[in-house]
Amino acid sequence: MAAAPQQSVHPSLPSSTSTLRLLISSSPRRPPPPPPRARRYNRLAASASAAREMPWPHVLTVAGSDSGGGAGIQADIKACAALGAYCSSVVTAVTAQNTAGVQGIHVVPEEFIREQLNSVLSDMSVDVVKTGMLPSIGVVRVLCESLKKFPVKALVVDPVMVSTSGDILSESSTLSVYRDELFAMADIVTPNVKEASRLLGGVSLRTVSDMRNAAESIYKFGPKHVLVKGGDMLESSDATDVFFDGKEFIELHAHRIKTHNTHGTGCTLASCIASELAKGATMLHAVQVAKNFVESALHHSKDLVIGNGPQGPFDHLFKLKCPPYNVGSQPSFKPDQLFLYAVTDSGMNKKWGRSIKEAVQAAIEGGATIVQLREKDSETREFLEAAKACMEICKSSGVPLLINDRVDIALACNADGVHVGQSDMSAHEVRELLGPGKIIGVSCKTPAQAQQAWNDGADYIGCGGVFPTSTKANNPTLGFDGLKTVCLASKLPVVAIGGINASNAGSVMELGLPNLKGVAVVSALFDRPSVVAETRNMKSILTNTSRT
Ligand SMILES: Nc1ncnc2c1ncn2[C@@H]1O[C@H](COP(=O)(O)OP(=O)(O)O)[C@@H](O)[C@H]1O
Ligand SMILES: Cc1ncc(COP(=O)(O)O)c(N)n1
Ligand SMILES: [Mg+2]
Repeated sequence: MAAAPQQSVHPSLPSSTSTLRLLISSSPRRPPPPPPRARRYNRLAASASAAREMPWPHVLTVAGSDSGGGAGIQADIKACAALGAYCSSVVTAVTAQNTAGVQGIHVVPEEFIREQLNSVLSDMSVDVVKTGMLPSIGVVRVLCESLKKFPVKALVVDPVMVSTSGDILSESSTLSVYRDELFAMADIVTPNVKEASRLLGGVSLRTVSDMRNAAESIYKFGPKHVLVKGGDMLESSDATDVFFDGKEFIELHAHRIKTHNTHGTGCTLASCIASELAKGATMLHAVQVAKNFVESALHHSKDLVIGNGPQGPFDHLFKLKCPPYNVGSQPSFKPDQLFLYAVTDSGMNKKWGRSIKEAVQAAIEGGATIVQLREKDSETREFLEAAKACMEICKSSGVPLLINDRVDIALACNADGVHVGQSDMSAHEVRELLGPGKIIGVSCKTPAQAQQAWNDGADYIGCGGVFPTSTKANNPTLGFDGLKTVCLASKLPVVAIGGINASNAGSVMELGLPNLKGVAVVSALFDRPSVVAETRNMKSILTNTSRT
């Protein structure tokens, strides 16, 4: 356990700050002329800005330094940089810290924290202030005063109190000023479960329902939003956070990444929220982007090793290492998107003289909620071009686009996911390649296959053929009984497939299986003269069945 925070100055620094000021003020006032290269860049920049103003979202972090580089100011700067925001910093404390824990803390004198705040806020246009380690009551008060003097668009308060390693980062006396003064100014407060418990006088938080109650109680201290983070609920297989805006509770789920590299997740999450708010996002969207970012960063860093302690840092700039297509930032998969799943077929498109793009366009116009390109005999280059064109259509209408089997095509066109069969690459391997932000579906005929799909990290399963079908050779028909058996055994949402058309789709949905979210259709949409009309008809059948 680290010593209680102490205020001190390193002995090698000049004994009084006035000596240091003297040193600074005796240096030449006039800046040296810029070197020729810099001048050239300035000219270019000046002519560019005349044509187009480039806003740079600006986050000011008021937090402690982590010598190990994983949390605190260092995490904040990296997180903001990764999301394209500028990050200025007011250092409240310097910690001697590594992957084993916190070995020492020097608190920066309050007056000097005030001076740093003044320097930044009086000169630069800060959009959002994000707070981390505020070691004492005095520091919290200095911050509140500066914020009243220099108001900003939003305030994100991460009430850092104890590090994950168990070291005290803020005196317990700060609890009262947090609650009574800072929270009322905050747009969002982001305690982890331990911090939420301390803020509420030690209540125990074990379940998501406890987290909801805690969010509601903390909301009463005055922030506009509360996010209670569940990263430390280690027994849960999901990393679930609870968001509360005063009216509604929203549970945010992520896969719990199996890794020791979680040092700095809280600092990073709050800085990502601040960056998105600085860009103009709504609070819920900012929180969703931030959560996806942490999940992706942990996924990409799960096997990295740095230091010998139990809690390593992770790579905020993982995107620099992976090709742009490997990075998922879209909100995660929603099972209801399986409702009307259109699966294209190259043979049928040829027969009716349509391009893949025209077929997809028509299915979306008719109301398809997700599209899969199943092009078994297209040339790779031609298929990729078509897939890119389809991606544009799907993106603009908010409909996810999946690619059947071809992970390479999905990566190259940044598709939303991949659907694999039992003889294709395993969902586990596909997940390794695509990362956590993408959708993965697996065709399953048996409970064992459905279980394997869950183990492999798939998002949904396709189950069939429910009826006899001509689009797949040697495909045994499962019938309603087979579909029921698989649905009941599956932990994942299911879409039914195989011979489904306008006359039998209703009966499939009427089975009333809770995780059967929709039907996947090939011939009944695409082996017809009008794809739009058939899709529209199918949509109204499904909508009417699910209403009854
Ligand atoms: N192993 C993990 N896998 C996925 N997300 C995680 C994991 N650990 C933490 N998170 C997420 O990181 C964010 C920070 O949460 P948490 O670690 O609880 O905060 P703190 O770092 O303040 O203790 C939350 O969104 C949480 O759900
Ligand atoms: C300077 C500083 N600020 C914040 C944290 C909390 O980070 P975490 O809870 O992820 O260990 C930390 N360890 N050090
Ligand atoms: Mg953490």
